Amino acid sequence: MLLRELARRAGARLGPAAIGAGAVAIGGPIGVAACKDKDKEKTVTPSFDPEALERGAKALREINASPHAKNVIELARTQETTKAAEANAKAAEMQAAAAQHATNTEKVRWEEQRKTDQARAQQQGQIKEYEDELARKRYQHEHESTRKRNAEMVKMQEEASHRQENVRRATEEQIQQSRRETDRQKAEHERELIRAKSIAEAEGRIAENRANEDVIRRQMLAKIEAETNKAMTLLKETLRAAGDGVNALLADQTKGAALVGGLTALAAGVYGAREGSRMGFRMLERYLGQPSLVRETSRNVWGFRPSAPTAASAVSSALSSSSNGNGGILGEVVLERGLEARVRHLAVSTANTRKNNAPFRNVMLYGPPGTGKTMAAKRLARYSGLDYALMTGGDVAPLGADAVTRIHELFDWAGTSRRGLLLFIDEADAFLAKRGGGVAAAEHSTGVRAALNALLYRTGELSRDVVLVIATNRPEDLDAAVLDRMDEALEFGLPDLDARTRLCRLYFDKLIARGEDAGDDKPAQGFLGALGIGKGGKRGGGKIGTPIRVAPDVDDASIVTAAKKAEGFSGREIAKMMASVQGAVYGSGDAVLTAETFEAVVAYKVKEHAGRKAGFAAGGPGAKKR
Ligand SMILES: Nc1ncnc2c1ncn2[C@@H]1O[C@H](COP(=O)(O)OP(=O)(O)OP(=O)(O)O)[C@@H](O)[C@H]1O
Repeated sequence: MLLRELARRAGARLGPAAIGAGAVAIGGPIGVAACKDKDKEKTVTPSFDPEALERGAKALREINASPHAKNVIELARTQETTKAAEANAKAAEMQAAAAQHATNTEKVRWEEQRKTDQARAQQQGQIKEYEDELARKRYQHEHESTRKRNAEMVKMQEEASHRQENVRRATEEQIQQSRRETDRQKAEHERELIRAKSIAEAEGRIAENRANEDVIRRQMLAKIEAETNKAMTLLKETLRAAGDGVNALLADQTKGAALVGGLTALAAGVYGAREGSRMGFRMLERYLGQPSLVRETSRNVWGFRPSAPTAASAVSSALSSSSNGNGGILGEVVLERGLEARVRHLAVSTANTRKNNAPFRNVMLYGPPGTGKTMAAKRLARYSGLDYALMTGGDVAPLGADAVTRIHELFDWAGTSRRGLLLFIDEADAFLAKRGGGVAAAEHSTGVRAALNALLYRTGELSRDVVLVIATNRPEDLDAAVLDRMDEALEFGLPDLDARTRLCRLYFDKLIARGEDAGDDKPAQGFLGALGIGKGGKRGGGKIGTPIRVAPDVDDASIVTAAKKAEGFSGREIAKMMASVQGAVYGSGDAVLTAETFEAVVAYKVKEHAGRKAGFAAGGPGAKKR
């Protein structure tokens, strides 16, 4: 082994040839094997070269023969040891480097790991965020779909319930309709029965009244004639007796007594004749004359009625008339279009009812004061060819216990009208108010209650003689039985802008352009009233006065502006506003209407109206009309 090591080192100094030779020399086959190992791939030539071995052996011999062989070996060993120490130091160095390298590698790996972890954490965070986002979107989507589904469900449910409701309504409507139809047929049947009964009764009553009327009239006239004849006979007798008496007196003083007797008989005859005729007229008038409750009527004792149109002409004029002209059903009554049509229709149907001799329908007109209820009722009577009579509910209470008699007297009188009579009761609530408990009942005197009962009794059945038209500002106060007797109810509200404009134009033309007397809206009394002749002496309107000159700056636009400002005014207030304009013009002396005067009066009236309204609102005096 040692030899081999020496050979290797000697070889390194002596060259490969010497080592080879030494190796061959020492090891023989071992050297061959070593050569074989080194050049595994090389093919060992089968030819053996002994020269190298010889040289090796020679070199060994020289070494052995050298006195420094030992030193050489020692040196070699020292070198070997140094090299081993160096190798160890190198190995330690290498190990330290390797440890450093391992540390660095570990550091890098850790850093890499940290970065990787960070990146992974970031990635996971992003993934989480993304997942959150997705989850949120999914949730929103689900929520939206749920909401939509719910909404659809609700819609479907609603539609289903609507369908059910419609079906229910339709069924209900059908039931109601069939019920109404049954009720209508029943009512129709009952009405037919009542109508037949009342027609028979009414005919009997009318015939009796008319027969009585003629008989009584004849009786009265006969009585008057008899009384007059008696008085004339008495007068003649007395005159004859007086003549005889004078003659006898002249011949015979004792016959003075006969003269005194004759004169006394003459006085008695004259007085008797006068009282007899007075009594006859009084009885005649009591039967045929106007009852005390009637304030205004188109009837008169002698049966004369001014220009009452026939039912047929009333109908044709109603259908052809314009509402604003003086003709037609409504004449000067200006109403809202819808109400106008209803009143016109009512007049036509009343006229037809009269023409066909059918029972009349009773009507209630209600609404604020001064909206044309009385005017409309009169026009209704006039154009349906009926007589009319106007009474006021407020006149009943003062009559006390006499009220019942007066009511019966009124209806008896109304029943004698040949044309049929429209009985208009204004301020109906004053005596037709509720009979039940409460303040109204306490206010009701026994007389008024009895009068109400009498009226209910007289109007309990359908009538072909009397149309009852009542007007009130407070329909809610009327007795239920009175309301039950009303077949139609028309509300006369405050005029709208269109009606106000027409009212302003009407009264402007009437009171300013034509300068008519503003007059008074209270009905004319007595005989003149019965003829429809008012205070001014002109039928149906005021007297023509001094015409007013209208300045060019007062035009239709001024009237329209006034109508706009007059919001909340009644027809009466508008008429009075124009009357005030007229008054202001006459007051100025020159009878010229300027825009300034017109606007000032309108502004004043608007302010006055607002003040009055504020007073009503505050519950001040006059808060209620009645
Ligand atoms: N609709 C109207 N068309 C024309 N003039 C009217 C109208 N309403 C009221 N007037 C005027 O007002 C006056 C009063 O009208 P009317 O007597 O008809 O009213 P009303 O409703 O019966 O009032 P009240 O309830 O106070 O008795 C009439 O004379 C007329 O000058």
